[in-house]
Amino acid sequence: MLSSLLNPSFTTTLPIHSILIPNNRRASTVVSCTSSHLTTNNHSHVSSPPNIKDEARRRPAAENDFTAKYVPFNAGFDSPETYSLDEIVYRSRSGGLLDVQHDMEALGRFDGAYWRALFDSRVGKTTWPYGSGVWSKKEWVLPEIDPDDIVSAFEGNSNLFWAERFGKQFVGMNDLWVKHCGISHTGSFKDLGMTVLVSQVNRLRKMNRPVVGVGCASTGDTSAALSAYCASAGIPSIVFLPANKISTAQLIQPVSNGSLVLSINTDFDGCMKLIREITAELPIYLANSLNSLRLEGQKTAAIEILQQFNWEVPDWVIVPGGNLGNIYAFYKGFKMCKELGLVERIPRLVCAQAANANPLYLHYKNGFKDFNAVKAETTFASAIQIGDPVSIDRAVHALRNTEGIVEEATEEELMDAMVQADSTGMFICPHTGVALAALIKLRNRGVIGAGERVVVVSTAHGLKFAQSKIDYHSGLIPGMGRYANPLVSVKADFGSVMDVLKDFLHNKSPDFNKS
Ligand SMILES: Cc1ncc(COP(=O)(O)O)c(C=O)c1O
Ligand SMILES: N[C@@H](CCOP(=O)(O)O)C(=O)O
Repeated sequence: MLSSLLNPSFTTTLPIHSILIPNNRRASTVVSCTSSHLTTNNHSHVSSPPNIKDEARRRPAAENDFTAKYVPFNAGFDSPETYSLDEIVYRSRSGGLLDVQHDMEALGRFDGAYWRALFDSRVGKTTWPYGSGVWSKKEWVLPEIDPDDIVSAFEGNSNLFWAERFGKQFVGMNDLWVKHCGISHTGSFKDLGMTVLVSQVNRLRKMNRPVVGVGCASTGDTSAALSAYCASAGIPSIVFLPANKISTAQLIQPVSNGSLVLSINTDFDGCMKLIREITAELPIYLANSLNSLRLEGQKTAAIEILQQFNWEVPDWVIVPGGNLGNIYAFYKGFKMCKELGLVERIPRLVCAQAANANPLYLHYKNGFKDFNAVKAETTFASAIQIGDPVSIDRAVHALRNTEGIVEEATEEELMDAMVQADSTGMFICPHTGVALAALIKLRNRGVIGAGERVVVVSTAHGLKFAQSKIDYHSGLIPGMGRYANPLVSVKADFGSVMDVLKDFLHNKSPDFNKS
């Protein structure tokens, strides 16, 4: 194929050992070259094999003219207001959101088959940086960044799990899938966006731009991702957390990764307001999804879903929503695939919210007239306890353009759905419980058909939320526990253990003779 010959990025499919290594690189003194400086490491006559970044440096640079820039959200391709991605800017002149706009004409010079084959060729490799599920789509993410500046944990490429038993048993479906974005480096989908944002910060710092540290407000997952990626690149990070509102497992992540952790006596919305004010004053780069760079990484989960279905399009994708960047990121990923000819249509989107923190749901019910923020109440889905989402306009846009739906779940519904899913072999977080509860409701109302293909996006690892599961199964949550599986305490003697086991076996198989 001529186009693939013209685009040198296909050379990434070459196995590492097949790349010619010039003799002068085999000296005992290893010289590594980065875009900003040369470093010399004297490793007493040990000839280090080239690492994956060295290999990337030796690859001929791709000769393409892919570019991206910031434009006001929803601006056309002829927007007079644009910003380079190397500028530090989060809002448009009118105070609105920004979006990263790609040069679709340049990307469109290659057809859908080309992009499908290119992306497929990079899966399952360790080639820098394409071994990452995000950077395997680099041309669509940050086309101009030097691979040397990328900070990646080879995130993405998460499991798309066929929820066979949950589907059959609880919603009468055969084609239900769970995209496990939470089985990831820091245990949530935030890694997908954070690799992009921290890579760009790395680049800005090498360009001597005024970025001393990176900061975010967080309900626990953004902070974990920010701290890990910053620690990996040696960049200072600062996280604003609402005091006593995030899980222990989430809290210990930025502490361990060396962030400055501020525990603030307010809720997430209060922390968000503060970080916006602080980042306007100090050379601290804002890492929340208000910063549209994050969504460039998160959108790759949508592309990955299509790829995992061999570029067949599911009917529905259900995403739990809080600050509402992710629902837009999914829309953007699907839309780019359609516009560039990888697929012919895009799925319908459902945004699922906890009833205790449901500003988007109320807005949807009101026909998207006059948005009102709410005071978000405590919810077991603590990472989406957000009443004033920064990406409200992005979410509405995504839903309007996909015949989208917003559904909500009460505390009991979301916890029951989580526990039911766990009982079929998953171990999901309460936010994924919100999405599954929404699915159950939409199935019960007949909105989603039994034969349709549905993907539920699982956003965090269940281990981050173990305490809520313990409380549920121990009967410690008033009014809840329909599906609890409590511990059985038993005396340490043969007879007592036998009695318990005989009861258990009899209940499982009434033919089993208890005596
Ligand atoms: C685990 C989890 N699920 C869902 C969400 C919602 O994502 P978004 O804020 O992009 O709507 C968040 C964060 O807000 C989260 O941490
Ligand atoms: N759930 C998020 C809330 C902030 O969302 P963001 O995507 O705007 O960073 C978190 O974990 O902090």
